[in-house]
Amino acid sequence: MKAVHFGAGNIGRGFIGALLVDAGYEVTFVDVNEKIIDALNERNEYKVTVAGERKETETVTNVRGINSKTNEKEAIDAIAEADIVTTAVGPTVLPYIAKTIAQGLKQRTASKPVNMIACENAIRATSQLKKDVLSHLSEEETTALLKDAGFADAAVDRIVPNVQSDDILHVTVEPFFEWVVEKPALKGDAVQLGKAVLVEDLAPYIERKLFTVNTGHAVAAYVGYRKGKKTIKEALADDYIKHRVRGALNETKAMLVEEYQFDAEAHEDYIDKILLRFQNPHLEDLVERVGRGPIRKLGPADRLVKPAKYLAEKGLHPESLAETIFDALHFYAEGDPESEELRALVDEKGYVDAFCEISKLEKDHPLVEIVAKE
Ligand SMILES: NC(=O)c1ccc[n+]([C@@H]2O[C@H](COP(=O)([O-])OP(=O)(O)OC[C@H]3O[C@@H](n4cnc5c(N)ncnc54)[C@H](O)[C@@H]3O)[C@@H](O)[C@H]2O)c1
Ligand SMILES: O=P(O)(O)OC[C@@H](O)[C@@H](O)[C@H](O)[C@H](O)CO
Repeated sequence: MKAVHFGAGNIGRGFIGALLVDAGYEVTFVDVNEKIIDALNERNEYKVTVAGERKETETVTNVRGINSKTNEKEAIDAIAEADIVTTAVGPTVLPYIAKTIAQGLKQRTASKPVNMIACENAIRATSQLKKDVLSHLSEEETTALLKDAGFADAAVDRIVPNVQSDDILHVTVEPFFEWVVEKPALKGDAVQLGKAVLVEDLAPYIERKLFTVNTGHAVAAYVGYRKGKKTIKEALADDYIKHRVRGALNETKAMLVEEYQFDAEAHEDYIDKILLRFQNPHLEDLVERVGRGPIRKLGPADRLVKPAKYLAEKGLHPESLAETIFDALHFYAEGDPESEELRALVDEKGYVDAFCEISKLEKDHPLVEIVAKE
């Protein structure tokens, strides 16, 4: 079986690529990072260290790479032969890889199923990718393709930090992992997804993950940044920041329990486990990594604004989320284009108008009023 995975970064190598190899695929990574692709092709394997009580290092074999910047044709050919195409490039990059995927799918000759799964931290990222891919195809091409091409939404959870290592391919991951894939959208009876969990409806899973793991992470990163913390672990060691994370997660819990009828006690356990994961003593996860992309993270459907907006529209006061939104408006990470953009926007318009522009909320929206008080 052949898999093509876009994005040979942290989660690509540390989770999805490794899981697909384990499930029996030959994995071709497509990336624009020349050094990573060259290293993959020199060695056809890489190491993943699982940072738990005991550090264990596994070797992932049966991998190769294609540089789509210099060799798009090879990427298109690989997609034409693939059984599965996955991505972990960041949600904002999906529109840029869609044309390559569309060309590869168009070039398919074998009548076997192919499935696309975007493994990004966003609500229904694969559906977004599907729209982007189909925008490059005619109506007839779309009809023909959708007969045996599935686009399944997914939620992906594993903390994979940036780790300094002499080996460019080596990744360090936390022991926990969860890949949840929406089954009805998959094409073919025997899609091999190894340790993935297949569900009928992804909505509760992706929202629970994004609005707990990623909301909690964002609070730790944005408050941590303002308090001069370097890592997430360091941020959580500060009682005030821990209290802020809990406060925000109590707010998102209110939304999740109401929307999806989650059992409140079970959700508390879920939160507790996540807080332990954030405090993993064996991981150095930088506040800069977790906070990067503040404009995406302040977007209308993302981890802070969506739950805060939901609660504010019900006449509630999501103070913890609103405080974090204000903290996020201060975030800056060297080399992160969205940090530069945010800084320029805040300088030009001030905090409130910058927030309205990013979150797409009107100035008289109740959430904007709560944030403005900050
Ligand atoms: N790291 C984590 O803990 C984690 C966990 C769950 C989900 N995610 C999600 O996975 C996605 C990737 O995150 P990451 O941490 O692996 O980031 P990363 O920066 O480590 O990796 C992204 C990779 O995508 C590549 N890329 C960028 N543009 C590309 C293009 N046009 N074509 C091909 N490749 C391109 C980059 O070169 C990089 O290697 C994000 O959506 C993130 O939210 C990350
Ligand atoms: O990947 P982002 O930028 O959307 O969010 C940063 C972190 O919260 C994220 O990467 C987590 O580590 C991950 O989602 C855990 O599953």
